[in-house]
Amino acid sequence: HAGFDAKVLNNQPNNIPPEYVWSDEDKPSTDIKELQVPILDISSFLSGHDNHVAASQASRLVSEAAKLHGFFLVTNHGVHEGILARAYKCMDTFFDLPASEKQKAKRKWGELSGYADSVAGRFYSELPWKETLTLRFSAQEKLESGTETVKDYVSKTMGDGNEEFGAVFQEYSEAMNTLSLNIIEFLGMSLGIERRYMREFYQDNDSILRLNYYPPCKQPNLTLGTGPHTDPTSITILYQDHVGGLQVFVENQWRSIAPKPRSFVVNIGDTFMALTNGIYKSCLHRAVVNSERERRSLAFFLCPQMAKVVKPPTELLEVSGQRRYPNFTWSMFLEFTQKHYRSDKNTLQKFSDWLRSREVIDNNLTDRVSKRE
Ligand SMILES: C=C1C[C@]23C[C@@]1(O)CC[C@H]2[C@]1(C)CCC[C@@](C)(C(=O)O)[C@H]1[C@@H]3C(=O)O
Ligand SMILES: O=C(O)CCC(=O)C(=O)O
Ligand SMILES: [Fe+2]
Repeated sequence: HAGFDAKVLNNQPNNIPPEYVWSDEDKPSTDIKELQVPILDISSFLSGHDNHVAASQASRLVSEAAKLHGFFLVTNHGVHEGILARAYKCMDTFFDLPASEKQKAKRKWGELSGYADSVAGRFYSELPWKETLTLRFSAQEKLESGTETVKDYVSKTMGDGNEEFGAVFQEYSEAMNTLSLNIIEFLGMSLGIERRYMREFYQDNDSILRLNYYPPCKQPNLTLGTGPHTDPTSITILYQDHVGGLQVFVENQWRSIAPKPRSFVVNIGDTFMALTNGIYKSCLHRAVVNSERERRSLAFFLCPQMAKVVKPPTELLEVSGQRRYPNFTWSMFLEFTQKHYRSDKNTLQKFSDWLRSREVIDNNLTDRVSKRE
């Protein structure tokens, strides 16, 4: 296929291709209100300098938001502006490359890493108006052997002349790793569990950095940059540029989250919702596009080690009642999103059903085998 080239599509005389047109229910609405989300000044909290009232006030506000829609902002995060500026510069250089160059890093079916245009060959209708580059970051490999998975992947798939690109996104991922472990520690404390529990659960994480590039679209009200979904991952740290476009579905209506320079948007994902037995919510969100300006966002998805079993700690079971989700490993859930199901608003429920159906099949198989013996 010719691949997705928004410049070509925007210059066609008539409408954008039908496969990019979303259902009337999902089309963006023009009258949309902003959602005010709490702002967490994470450094003063972690350094313990501020008094406990401020910390508990921040903790209460964030905890309320996490129980309602799972979105909040983080400021004073310790990520230097320089690395953000270099990341955006490298992102723009990459997405400005000719399609033939970008296709060198093309994502393989069933895998997550690599370049994907919206015609990623996975879906054939309601396509997102975006191009993405996804890079795997392993904190465990960095900790245990100093391996720089982002840098190595870039030099392996994008070849020479991309040293700066690999170095920038290796450094950016490491900054995101540090910040996400600080945030997850804060969330653990706001849930009243032992302070180190969450940091230790995610210390050896196997996470995902995704670069989202949304070209302008001449009919922005017919399509979406990223469709309605909950993130299957644990927590997402998103930097959105000044253009804006992120929307969250709260109390039955779409609300916008306005860009705030030098702050990150953080949201809870499905895996962390399961880990907290549903106390903190993973919520529906999407990204809209516009006809004038390109929009770029950087999303870091914190994920546990592949084989680690996701089940709530006992302290949380006491306060949240019976189990809401079966035990699962992140690798199974990730495989589900990459090979069996397009993440949308029901991913975790569909995954739970799929798991149970597999258990039934496995049990039948073992029964039949044991009967034969
Ligand atoms: C584990 C993941 C799958 C998606 C990337 C992510 O790292 C977290 C968000 C997921 C996604 C963005 C949700 C909307 C649908 C999707 C297909 C997309 O628009 O890219 C999802 C990603 C995926 O590649 O499956
Ligand atoms: O680009 C955005 O604002 C949101 C992207 C997103 O939700 C995602 O990549 O999971
Ligand atoms: Fe998302």
